Amino acid sequence: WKADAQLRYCHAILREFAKKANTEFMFPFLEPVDWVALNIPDYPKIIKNPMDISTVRKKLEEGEYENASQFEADVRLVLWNCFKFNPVGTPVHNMGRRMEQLFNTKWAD
Ligand SMILES: Cc1ccc(Nc2c(-c3ccc(O)cc3)nc3c(C)cccn23)cc1
Repeated sequence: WKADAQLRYCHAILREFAKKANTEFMFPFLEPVDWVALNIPDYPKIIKNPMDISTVRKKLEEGEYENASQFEADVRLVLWNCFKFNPVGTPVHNMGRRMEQLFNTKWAD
């Protein structure tokens, strides 16, 4: 039951990420980074484990997470990839910081 309650909580966090009010800083993370469309060809050389919120949602819905920690690890991977590729001070880096604050606030509840 414990794991089940945790996983229901994960859905609540994904709903928060998907809220219209949060799109202004969530949009770079909602879908896989399309490094061709974004014209960042070195992305796959720098980021070895791409992750995004749509992939996290699919894994959650397909029961790939046995517990909330595995879910949390993938959300943090989205953030780490963002901070690794987008230097401090860039717009997308700052959006990642806002996503991180939102996640930490909700996750700590
Ligand atoms: C030339 C250049 C420089 C930076 C970016 N970053 C970036 C990223 C991104 C997200 C997560 C991530 O781990 C890495 C990159 N997503 C975007 C989007 C959606 C629009 C514009 C810029 N974006 C794009 C092009």
